[in-house]
Amino acid sequence: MSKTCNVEVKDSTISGAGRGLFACGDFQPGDLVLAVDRPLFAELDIHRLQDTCAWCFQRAATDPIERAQAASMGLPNGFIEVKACTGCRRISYCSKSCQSKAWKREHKYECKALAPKDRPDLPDAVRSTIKLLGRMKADDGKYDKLATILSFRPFEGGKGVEEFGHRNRKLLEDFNMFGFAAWKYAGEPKMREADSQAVSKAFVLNIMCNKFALSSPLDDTHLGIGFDPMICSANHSCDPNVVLVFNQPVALLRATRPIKKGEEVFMKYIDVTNPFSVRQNELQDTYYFSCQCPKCKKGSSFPVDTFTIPPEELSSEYRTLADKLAQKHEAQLSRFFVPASDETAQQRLAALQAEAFSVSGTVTDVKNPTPEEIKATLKMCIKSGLWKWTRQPVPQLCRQLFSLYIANGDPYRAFRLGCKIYFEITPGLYPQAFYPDRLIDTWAMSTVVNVLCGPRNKQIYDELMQGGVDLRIVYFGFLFDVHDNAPKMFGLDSPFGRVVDNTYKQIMAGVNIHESEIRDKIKAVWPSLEIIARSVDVLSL
Ligand SMILES: C[S@@+](CC[C@H](N)C(=O)[O-])C[C@H]1O[C@@H](n2cnc3c(N)ncnc32)[C@H](O)[C@@H]1O
Repeated sequence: MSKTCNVEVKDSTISGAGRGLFACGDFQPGDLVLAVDRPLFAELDIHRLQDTCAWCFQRAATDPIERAQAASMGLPNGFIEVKACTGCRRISYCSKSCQSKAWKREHKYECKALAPKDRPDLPDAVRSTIKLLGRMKADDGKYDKLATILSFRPFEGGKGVEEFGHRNRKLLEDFNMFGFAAWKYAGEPKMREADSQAVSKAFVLNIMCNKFALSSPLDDTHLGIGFDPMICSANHSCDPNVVLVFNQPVALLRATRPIKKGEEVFMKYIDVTNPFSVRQNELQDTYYFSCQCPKCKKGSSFPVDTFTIPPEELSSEYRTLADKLAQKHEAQLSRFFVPASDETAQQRLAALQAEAFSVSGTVTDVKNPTPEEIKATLKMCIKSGLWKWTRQPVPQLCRQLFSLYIANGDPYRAFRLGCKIYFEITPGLYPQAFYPDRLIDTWAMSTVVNVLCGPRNKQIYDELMQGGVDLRIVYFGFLFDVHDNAPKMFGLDSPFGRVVDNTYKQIMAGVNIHESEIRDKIKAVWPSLEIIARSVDVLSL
């Protein structure tokens, strides 16, 4: 049993899940449950190698338009420059200081392996394993902190490999191949106390099964994967009580609900706003286990699973469509199973869900859908009468559409859709105003409104003003919302918090009325904004 002041590791309350993380004290929502200065390892996605510092994980906008936009808004990615290591030309850093820290700790073990020009970019699990082997060899192959990776499931000190292979033969062969490649690239290191090739294979297996996702809150970008023995001791629950925050490079677990001393601490490995069958399949596909959390034990009887009307009431138009889609998604139907009164109804629901989730990206049929494709899918969900706005994948589709409007330079559409998301969708999914997804969306809304306050959008600004909505006050509303709530999640000393705090300070330095007066004005304008949100017709935006 290992112990730090706030949490301890012992047998999980989920039968068959091995160890878990437990609270050693009471926590309130927003409390820090666990913090690590940097995960044991953190590895960038192949797509992020050229634009993100591999040590501090700050991303630089490399596209000139994105860079100019970011700089004009004072965002760090408009100013950060990353340069590739002159040795391998693959891994980038934003400063000499980051580069030298990375070199000492890990890059010296991979630089040569990555350097050959004709070598393709290596996958994240292979790169991290090369470095882990190097770090371990430097430590004379001792089973120290790095080797704790091997105590995790499914490897579990070697006990679990056979069982894993039994369930996933082909997958284990693939992981072993990656492990072998990493061992070769690492120069077949000799270790006094360990068979380094076997260790390499075990590292890959446990990295693939236990990694957590790293993302940047400022631009809502997926950065890569990480592993840390304390954080990864937390099991998954579809009704979690903490959330993982990556403050580049600090990693935190924050309570999202009250947690009592002795209670098990559960994080989420995947999006838990999805229905039961989607969650189960995603965990199986990406983490290779079947979720046994208390919520999943109760099956598909939660609001995230329910539809607005019973499937028997589906109109003939949507029955015909569902029957057509059942053919298109035949191979995927079982992933979208929802209980219904009869088999035909069940199949139709599964087919409509398969179509909707394929566009939202859960099934990768449609890559980078256009606004028109997203709207057509939203129309199917809403007009069929089955979905409400808070039932997935409708929220996810709305978020995708919102990002596309921003990327396509259409701030007015983004504003109206963003209002709907802010008032009608996200609070239903995440009740806490400080929840990361809400802060990220609200921050995006503040930047959208800031753009709308500019001279190029004067007509829109004037029209809204005539309707009683002063966009400058709305801007303060979103900015204050993020600034008030960021300390409970990211903290104002995080990369995200610093940008929010600097923006807040700069803006407040330029106004000559008292903050309380601005807050009164926000209170007065907010109901009108909510009316706008409730009248937005997303389908005809
Ligand atoms: C990051 S580790 C968590 C620590 C792990 N329990 C251990 O003892 O090594 C993830 C593994 O824990 C188990 N696990 C986590 N959450 C689970 C859940 N909700 N249901 C069943 N098993 C779970 C699975 O074996 C999974 O591969």
